[in-house]
Amino acid sequence: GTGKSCLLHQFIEKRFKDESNHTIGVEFGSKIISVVNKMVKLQIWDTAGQERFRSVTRSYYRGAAGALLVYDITSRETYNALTTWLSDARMLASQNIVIILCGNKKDLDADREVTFLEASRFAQENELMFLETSALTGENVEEAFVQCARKILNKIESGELDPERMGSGIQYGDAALRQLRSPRRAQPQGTQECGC
Ligand SMILES: Nc1nc2c(ncn2[C@@H]2O[C@H](COP(=O)(O)OP(=O)(O)OP(=O)(O)O)[C@@H](O)[C@H]2O)c(=O)[nH]1
Repeated sequence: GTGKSCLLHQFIEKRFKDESNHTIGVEFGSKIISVVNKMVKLQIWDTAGQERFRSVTRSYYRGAAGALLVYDITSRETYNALTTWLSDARMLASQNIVIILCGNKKDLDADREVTFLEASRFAQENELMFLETSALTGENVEEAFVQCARKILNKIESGELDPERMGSGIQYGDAALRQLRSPRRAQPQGTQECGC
């Protein structure tokens, strides 16, 4: 109930999902965005947060290049559970997985149970990027997904992440993009590479 489905819906549809029920197993969404002059297609798995789906959702970590780890700023319980979710992600996904910590329901500041500072420290200690988001107002929602994609691209460019490795979670839309890792060449203005 931290708002994962609503975040995905806000990112893709640009509006709040009014009636959101608990996710059964896993749902899927995708969107093409432009990141540092490249068109990138994000394929996003929205996993159920309920314990009873744990065994199903755990199988989706493998092969993920990035993840949004979402807690609810009005629920300390969801914040306390982050350690477990994080260790699952680190254990089951690729070592290089990019994780963005999202403190969702930022619009409910009056009911806040977790301070920004506290969560920032947690993020720093665990080498996560951190944002507070609101799937209701849309604040920082696009930023969370774009930051994740940008960090993945950076890792490819620096050689830290090899897209050709099995299970990297990345696929080139165009074979020419295999040169992504070589030093950047000047691009003619107005051209865009496709990373779908
Ligand atoms: N005020 C507020 N409510 C939100 C926000 N995001 C989600 N909600 C509400 O929180 C509840 C749970 O949202 P979901 O998106 O279904 O949560 P989830 O994390 O996908 O839940 P599971 O699938 O069970 O893991 C719903 O009643 C939403 O309307 C937000 O940013 N602000």
